[in-house]
Amino acid sequence: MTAVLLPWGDARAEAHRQGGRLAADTAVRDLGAGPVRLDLAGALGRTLVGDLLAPGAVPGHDGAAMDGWAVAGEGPWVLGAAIVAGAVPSDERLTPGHARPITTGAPVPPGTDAVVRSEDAAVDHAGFLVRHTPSTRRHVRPAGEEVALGQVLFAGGTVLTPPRAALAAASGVDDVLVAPAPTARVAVLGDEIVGSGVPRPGQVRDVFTHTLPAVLRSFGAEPVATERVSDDADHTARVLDAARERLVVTTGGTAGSSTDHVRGALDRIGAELLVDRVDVRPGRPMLLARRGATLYLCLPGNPMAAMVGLVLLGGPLVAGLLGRPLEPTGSVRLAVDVPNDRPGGLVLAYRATPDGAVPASHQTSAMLRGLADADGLLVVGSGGRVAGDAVPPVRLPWT
Ligand SMILES: Nc1nc2c(c(=O)[nH]1)N[C@H]1C(S)=C(S)[C@@H](COP(=O)(O)OP(=O)(O)OC[C@H]3O[C@@H](n4cnc5c(N)ncnc54)[C@H](O)[C@@H]3O)O[C@H]1N2
Ligand code: MOO
Repeated sequence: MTAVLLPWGDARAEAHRQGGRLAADTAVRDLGAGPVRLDLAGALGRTLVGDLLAPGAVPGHDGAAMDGWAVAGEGPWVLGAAIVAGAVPSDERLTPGHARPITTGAPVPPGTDAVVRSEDAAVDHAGFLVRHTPSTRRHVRPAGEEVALGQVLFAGGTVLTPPRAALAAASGVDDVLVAPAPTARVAVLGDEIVGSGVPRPGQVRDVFTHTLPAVLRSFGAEPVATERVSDDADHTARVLDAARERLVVTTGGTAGSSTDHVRGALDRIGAELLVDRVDVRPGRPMLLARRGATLYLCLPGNPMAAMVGLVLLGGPLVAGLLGRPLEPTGSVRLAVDVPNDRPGGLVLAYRATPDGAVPASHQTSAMLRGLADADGLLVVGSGGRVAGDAVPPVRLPWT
């Protein structure tokens, strides 16, 4: 069923849901687009499929947290042989009144009450270890303190960031199962669009071909092709029909003029319209459709409107395709009054200041300057909001 003029929050959730639905479809898995196993380095930035369990405890042994001496009982202590990091843990018990030099990370012998730091004790002239600075700390890291054997390290849907990959390695993980990067195609529509140089009057320089694939990549998709499409109904339908990617993003041609062919083309190829416009400005005419194993996100041609649409729906859609959760929006405080006397949400690029969010200048649907220096997007509901009000921000993927 087509959802018409969805509120922006619902539209985000719907895009995320549709991404997840497509990824879970067996028809998609049959295309060979199932999960892949990669080593930790290759899996950085990818999304885990299924929970990742700890194959080993972290730390794996009771170890010294400081360089110094493992001691048992009270000093002065009789000194034994040194233990260095990498030593195989020994069963030999440390008995009260005895100490062994030890380095950070090395396994403490059974019977150890504490590790005395090297700066807190010294060996006296008779060869005994004597503490000169009192301390109540044990300086021993117990086995499994951070991670227990078999514990869920990370739930499925988690992005493998460098610290997560580092923790996985600490636990003994070598490779992980990750979601395939959904393939994406970008189709830039419009006869007036030129690909290079300063456009002559009447023409418009293309702002999407060199930017949208990178944004899609930052969401976790794999852009495989970008093409230009003329304002022609047949050409538009042919391009949409031939696409075999998980996601097709189009720009332009979403409105109702004689040169706007996206709706007609979606209809002609038998795509199901899922979202028919979103109740925000800019970006209102955007569409979401599906045919088979392909989702179509059709963005308006106006530069800021398209970027807003890509951030609002494209990010959640790709997150859904990857099995990631929908990113929460949070809240940001307005530093100034922001009127909105029209129905629907007003999306604004803003600068973060110590006093709160301030809408950027130069931001109409057709402009880019406001967005170019923005710290994020925020949405002001119909009726407007006043300084001090909290409004939902949406993160920009490139900040
Ligand atoms: N009668 C109405 N007209 C319009 C409505 C409406 O409701 N009724 N909606 C307006 C809104 S809102 C938007 S947004 C635009 C959406 O238009 P389209 O998606 O059909 O986009 P185009 O007409 O193809 O282009 C609009 C504008 O953007 C420029 N453009 C397009 N592609 C690029 C590109 N690759 N690089 C740079 N600039 C691009 C294009 O030249 C136009 O100036 O419709 C309103 N009209
Ligand atoms: O949706 Mo349009 O972007 O308001 O100009």
